[in-house]
Amino acid sequence: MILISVGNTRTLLARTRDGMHFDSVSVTTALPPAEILQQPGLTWLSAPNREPVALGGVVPAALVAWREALATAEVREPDPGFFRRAVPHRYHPPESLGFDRRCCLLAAAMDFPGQDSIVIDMGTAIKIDLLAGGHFRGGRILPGVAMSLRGLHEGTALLPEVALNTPAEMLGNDTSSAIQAGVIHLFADALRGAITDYRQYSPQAQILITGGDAERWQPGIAGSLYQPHLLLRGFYLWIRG
Ligand SMILES: Nc1ncnc2c1ncn2[C@@H]1O[C@H](COP(=O)(O)OP(=O)(O)OP(=O)(O)O)[C@@H](O)[C@H]1O
Ligand SMILES: CC(C)(CO)[C@@H](O)C(=O)NCCC(=O)O
Ligand SMILES: [K+]
Repeated sequence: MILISVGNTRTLLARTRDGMHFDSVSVTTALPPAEILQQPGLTWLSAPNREPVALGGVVPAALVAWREALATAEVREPDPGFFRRAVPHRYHPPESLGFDRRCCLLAAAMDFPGQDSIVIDMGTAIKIDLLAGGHFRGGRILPGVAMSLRGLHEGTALLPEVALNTPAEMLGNDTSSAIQAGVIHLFADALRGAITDYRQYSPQAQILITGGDAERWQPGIAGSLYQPHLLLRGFYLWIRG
């Protein structure tokens, strides 16, 4: 199966035979799908005897463009009814719950039955969702790391764009260190705070962490499990039905 997952920053193009191992490449979502399909190295996407292509994402306009570009392929899109049965929830309105959040919740629910999970997805935006007793109980959406750094730079005259170097100092004594200290502690504190709060509801919840910024933050979150393919795994399970 081929899976295309459209995120706000990057689009994941992946292939799996067994639903456990994923070969994936990511391209920038801003590129038109027709152009992406022509890139050397992605010929498996437009090979003649094609596998089914699973398509999902959180950028409606890009999904429209992908449907056009894949007009001759066998495209499968996720069924909301399956999600609702697999992961009951009272999000309102139900269809507004993001595709990426659903995929991660499905993977947590189906791969760890009977186990509560705090699912942290550090993408363009950060999502901290709670799955408890097999139900999605709600979550938090925060600005992502890159977005926050860019926001400080773009919203001010004097703040430069900085790259993060963990661990941060407690007190910055130059502009760049002060931004680093602020942003690193911002997210470290937000994650720690959500985990503390959610564990009052579910003391045994495990912590699954995924997304473009997860690898950097995982070591700072005691006991967390880095799951690089959580979204793809959930997407696969969803399409398989
Ligand atoms: N090669 C890369 N390109 C862009 N961002 C990257 C890259 N590597 C790591 N990142 C980090 O990953 C984050 C984006 O995460 P991810 O790739 O999971 O986004 P996404 O899937 O587009 O987001 P979302 O799921 O929120 O739509 C950014 O905050 C950035 O710091
Ligand atoms: C929160 C994001 C942007 C994270 O990628 C995505 O899941 C999304 O667009 N969700 C729709 C809104 C919601 O989940 O409530
Ligand atoms: K938006």
